[in-house]
Amino acid sequence: MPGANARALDKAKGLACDAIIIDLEDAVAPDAKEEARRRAAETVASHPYGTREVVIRVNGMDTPWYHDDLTAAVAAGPDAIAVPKVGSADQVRTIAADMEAAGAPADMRLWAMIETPRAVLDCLAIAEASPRLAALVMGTNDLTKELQAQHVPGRAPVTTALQMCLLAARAAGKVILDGVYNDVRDAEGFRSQAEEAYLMGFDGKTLIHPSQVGPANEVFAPSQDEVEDARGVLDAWETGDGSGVVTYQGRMIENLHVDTARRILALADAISAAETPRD
Ligand SMILES: CC(C)(COP(=O)(O)OP(=O)(O)OC[C@H]1O[C@@H](n2cnc3c(N)ncnc32)[C@H](O)[C@@H]1OP(=O)(O)O)[C@@H](O)C(=O)NCCC(=O)NCCSC(=O)C[C@H](O)C(=O)O
Ligand SMILES: [Mg+2]
Repeated sequence: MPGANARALDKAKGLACDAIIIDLEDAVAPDAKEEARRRAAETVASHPYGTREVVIRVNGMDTPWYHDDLTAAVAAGPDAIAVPKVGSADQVRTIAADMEAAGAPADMRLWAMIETPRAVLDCLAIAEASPRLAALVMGTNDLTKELQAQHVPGRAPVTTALQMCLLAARAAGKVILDGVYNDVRDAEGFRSQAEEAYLMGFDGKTLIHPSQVGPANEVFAPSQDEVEDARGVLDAWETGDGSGVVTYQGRMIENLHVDTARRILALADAISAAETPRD
């Protein structure tokens, strides 16, 4: 949400999202930058979002606001700082050093937005550049603009880029979040794009409006059927003959399927833990 939007900052206290990203970049007009920075820092420092992860998106490294944003953001103590338009591994190392110099504790993470052709092509190096870097976030609006492409259902113009970044994130063991869906009144289009991202393997989707939170949770959380299937797979494996392969409901189950079942059950457990009242 825009750092300058007091109503949205307040409303976010009641949203069932996993993370809150307070934006100082493109959602804030140049003459509101300083006010947004002050408001974001004050809000974060007062810890109003309970167990949700709190992230401040600063302005890009090539802007006059970057250093003051980063200093104020680090001092406010969010879980992570998101930096837009990260273009190279060297830039990631510079940002990590800037965070260090601003006094960031070791567990304050860095989220890098991937939203230029150069960043997509260098995504693995970016993902591996610093232990502070925890997540990649696709900036599909900027990427579409830079490619001189169009926003179309199914996102064919950016699918290669999305998949390259997913490969990089998985190879580097980092979280990766899909970009935003701009039409906040198009519930069907949103759901379809969220499902597409889920099927590709994204860990989640960045959102711009409260109406997108519920549908995103439904798409990315394991369904009851998936949870029951995962339990069945695990049970078949544990009661099997230890030969390395069993069948469950006619399907071949090997070690790798058991890993997937465990991941689904861990995710379901984490979601039910998060659903027990958030403050
Ligand atoms: C897109 C919006 C400008 C729409 O705003 P609006 O028309 O005011 O929405 P509603 O009237 O439907 O709002 C209903 C209520 O919900 C609150 N609200 C709206 N948005 C948010 C939000 N993001 N977080 C929390 N609460 C929100 C309103 O205050 C209303 O509350 P109430 O008064 O109680 O009724 C607007 O949604 C918006 O500004 N969204 C966020 C924009 C933003 O943050 N952009 C930056 C991220 S996008 C990005 O990163 C792109 C990337 O860089 C790329 O390249 O792709
Ligand atoms: Mg962008």
